[in-house]
Amino acid sequence: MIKIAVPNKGGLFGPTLELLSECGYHIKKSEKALTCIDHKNNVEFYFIRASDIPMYLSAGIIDIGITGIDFCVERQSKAVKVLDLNFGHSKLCVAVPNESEITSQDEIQNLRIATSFVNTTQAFFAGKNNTTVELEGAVEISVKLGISDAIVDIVETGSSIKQAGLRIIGEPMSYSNAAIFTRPEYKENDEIKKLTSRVAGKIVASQFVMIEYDAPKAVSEKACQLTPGIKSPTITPLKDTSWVAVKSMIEQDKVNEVMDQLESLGCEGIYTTKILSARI
Ligand SMILES: Nc1ncnc2c1ncn2[C@@H]1O[C@H](COP(=O)(O)OP(=O)(O)OP(=O)(O)O)[C@@H](O)[C@H]1O
Ligand SMILES: O=P(O)(O)OC[C@H]1O[C@H](OP(=O)(O)OP(=O)(O)O)[C@H](O)[C@@H]1O
Ligand SMILES: [Mg+2]
Repeated sequence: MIKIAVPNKGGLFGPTLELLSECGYHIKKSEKALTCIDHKNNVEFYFIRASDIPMYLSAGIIDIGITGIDFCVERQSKAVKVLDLNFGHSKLCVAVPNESEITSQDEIQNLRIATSFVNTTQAFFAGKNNTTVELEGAVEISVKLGISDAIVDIVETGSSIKQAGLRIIGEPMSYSNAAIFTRPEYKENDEIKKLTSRVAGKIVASQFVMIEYDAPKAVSEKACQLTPGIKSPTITPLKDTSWVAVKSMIEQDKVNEVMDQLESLGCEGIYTTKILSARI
């Protein structure tokens, strides 16, 4: 039975469970549960802190894990990333109090920096004689409480930083998102290949929609250029031989623009449908 570690709480918990369920895995976390078995897929799920998952993978104890890239870097894990996921996007930033005179990261010297990312912070500020203050969370409040002069923390919307009276200095130190990782020796295993191709299918599906429309034969070539599909669009003859029906996959972010252009070409009955899963 393969062992898959998933975050037991925090921002990655919900999206991870939803993704695995949509990919046909039977995963359910009852309160306080630490494991759950999916007999049909021959998988045992372990509910672990997202920041500890890299260590279990590195040690070869867990076969597959879903966690943040930032945690893998921080834990200097030997885990191998096999697929980026479309959630858990964040950036690691340096911030100082609004009233501070510091304007660049180079000026962060001889200071106390509070963070949950101690290794990453020390490596970034190597040789600058800063002291790191390790905190589990709510790092933003540490400046006001007098134990730090600056922080290094995850920023998403920036509202936590703002509320704490801090401002970001310079560019983010690094960017992160959730990803599927394996233990080093497991990369070529059939189970990881099955999981990644199912998940990749879901991610692709969310990036495309199916578009269908009727096109006057005279403009069908032009219409097909707007909707070329993956290989090529499906064209079906209609009873009215001066028209054809066209069906094609298009990128979600182009839908409205393409629909406008099809309409101005004279196409009719244009509609889109969601794709639930895809292998392309
Ligand atoms: N506000 C956020 N928005 C998006 N991604 C985030 C946010 N906070 C953290 N992350 C990312 O999600 C991953 C898990 O972080 P999270 O803070 O949810 O876990 P945790 O610290 O274990 O849980 P908790 O904060 O509930 O104790 C990290 O890779 C991080 O980069
Ligand atoms: O830029 P924002 O949208 O405000 O998000 C960033 C905040 O989200 C995370 O905190 P979380 O809720 O995980 O709490 P924690 O600090 O206890 O980890 C992170 O550590 C920041 O504090
Ligand atoms: Mg957190």
